Amino acid sequence: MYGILTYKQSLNNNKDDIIARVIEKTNYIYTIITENGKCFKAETVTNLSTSDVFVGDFVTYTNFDNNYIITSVLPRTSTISKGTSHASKSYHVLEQEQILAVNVEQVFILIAANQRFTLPKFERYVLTFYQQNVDLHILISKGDYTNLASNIMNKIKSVYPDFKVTIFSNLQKDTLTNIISLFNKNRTSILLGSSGVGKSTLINELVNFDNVITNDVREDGKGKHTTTTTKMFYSSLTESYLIDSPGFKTISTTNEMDSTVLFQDIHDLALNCKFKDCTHTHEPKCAVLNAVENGSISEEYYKRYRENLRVTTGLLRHEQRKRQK
Ligand SMILES: Nc1nc2c(ncn2[C@@H]2O[C@H](COP(=O)(O)OP(=O)(O)OP(=O)(O)O)[C@@H](O)[C@H]2O)c(=O)[nH]1
Ligand SMILES: [Zn+2]
Repeated sequence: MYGILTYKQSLNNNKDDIIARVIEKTNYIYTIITENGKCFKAETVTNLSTSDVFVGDFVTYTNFDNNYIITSVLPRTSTISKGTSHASKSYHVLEQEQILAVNVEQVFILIAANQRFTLPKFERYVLTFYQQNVDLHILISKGDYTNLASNIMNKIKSVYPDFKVTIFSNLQKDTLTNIISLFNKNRTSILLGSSGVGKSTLINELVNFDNVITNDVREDGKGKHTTTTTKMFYSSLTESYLIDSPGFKTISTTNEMDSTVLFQDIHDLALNCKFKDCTHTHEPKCAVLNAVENGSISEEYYKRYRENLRVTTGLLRHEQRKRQK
């Protein structure tokens, strides 16, 4: 049930704990599912802060007078997060890391065929969510825009031929079979992407029961459904657990990123830089700058590398602020 058994087996001790999994979080109330598949609303014990428990967490709990209380959070295998900006009183933009979900084995980044696609934005997504122990897939959604979808596919493949990229459309049911086969059985995955790329619609297709996201709930009064909470579902089609998440407008991270996933050429070259901590921006005998100069890597590629590192580390905002002063 919801990976609880597998998780329990991976623990060395504590085998007798009563473990549940958090499948939804709304402010201070959690929905937990127990080993035998029962769902309960739960709160946390007072010494556990709400910023300590997330969707996907395995937790211990007690039942007291029919009130369910989460007593502790068990070790996580992965944490999926992104940066979020808060304007503080002094109008400084504070960059904080916001955890979207935990104990996730597969990440699916959705890019809609009919939205403007740029490689730098794509790279920012990948840099934000790539981690070594998580299986990353790119899904080009709204594949019914056939030409637009294959243009995006070509752009990605021209620079990153090894990336796992799949086109699908929620309107073309036959394309969904390709999607279903990507999910690993009994594993947990999260769907990520900008608002409106079709995450909830896809989950509705994969989770064949009636109580999923009902799209006629019009939360914003504009006739458009928007996911506002992160929520986990079981799909009997994929035989796995799927997490729907609110779409985002911007994307950044304050985490240390592993940029080797994208800019392998630059990392290879960097081995030959004179200085070990070379930033490849101004240093003498920089192998990367040399390669740009003699044309063995393109200026555009190098620019994207620099731009991405700046954006993802919040450096860009810092520079913008400095310029505004
Ligand atoms: N053309 C086309 N439209 C789609 C497809 N999938 C979803 N849509 C439409 O796109 C809109 C947004 O879909 P959602 O599934 O709500 O998108 P979302 O990614 O969950 O959006 P947020 O909840 O805001 O994050 C809806 O009007 C859907 O009907 C598709 O494959 N093709
Ligand atoms: Zn260098």
